[in-house]
Amino acid sequence: MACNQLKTMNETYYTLIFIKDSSKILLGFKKRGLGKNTWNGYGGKLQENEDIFDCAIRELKEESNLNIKKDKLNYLGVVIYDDNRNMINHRRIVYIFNASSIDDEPVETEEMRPQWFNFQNIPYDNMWPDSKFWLPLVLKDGWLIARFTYKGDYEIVDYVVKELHEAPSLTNGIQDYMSIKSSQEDYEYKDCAIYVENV
Ligand SMILES: Nc1nc2c([nH]c(=O)n2[C@H]2C[C@H](O)[C@@H](COP(=O)(O)OP(=O)(O)OP(=O)(O)O)O2)c(=O)[nH]1
Repeated sequence: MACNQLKTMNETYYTLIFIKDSSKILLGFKKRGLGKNTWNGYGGKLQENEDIFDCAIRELKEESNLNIKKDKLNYLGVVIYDDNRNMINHRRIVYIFNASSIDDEPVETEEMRPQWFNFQNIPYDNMWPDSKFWLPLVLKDGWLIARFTYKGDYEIVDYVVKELHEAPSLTNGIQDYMSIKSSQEDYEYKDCAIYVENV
């Protein structure tokens, strides 16, 4: 399906943050809810009247007890998930961050069990299947825009991942991101970027 043919029925906004240093990344093992029993960064739903930076700070605190200041957050881009299950189109728009310089150690909470992983040892086989396509960009502080269409919980039927030269604008409508094409000059991408449609 071409990306401009997607119909939006229902959109939910999330943040997702990855804490890292030069060789290790912090992941949490999700103990309940969406993505249960898989590793992921820390994050959750944007609340009413909350900006994405405050949401990222709040979710990190709730799920790991780590504190982070706004000026330590690197906004890297957006990953969009379309899910056409049961004929209902649902879109999750996830704002991606990374950050380093964390002084404290994370704690286990009701939602997440923390663990540090070497960059060479990331448990991609036990993460959402899309993670392996774009997490390498997060490890190297790359800016990105990506979109995945899922059929059911685990099957990716269409995706595009692009590395950008700068962070995607937060003020542009999300529809701008939906129309990304390899030929689009606004989002000129680097050689190492991945571009696949209709897989
Ligand atoms: N890597 C990856 N992350 C995803 C996918 N889908 C998806 O929602 N996420 C992220 C976005 C959020 O950070 C997180 C899900 O958030 P959540 O459901 O736990 O949100 P929440 O904490 O507000 O939920 P709750 O309190 O209402 O249970 O997972 C996906 O397909 N791949």
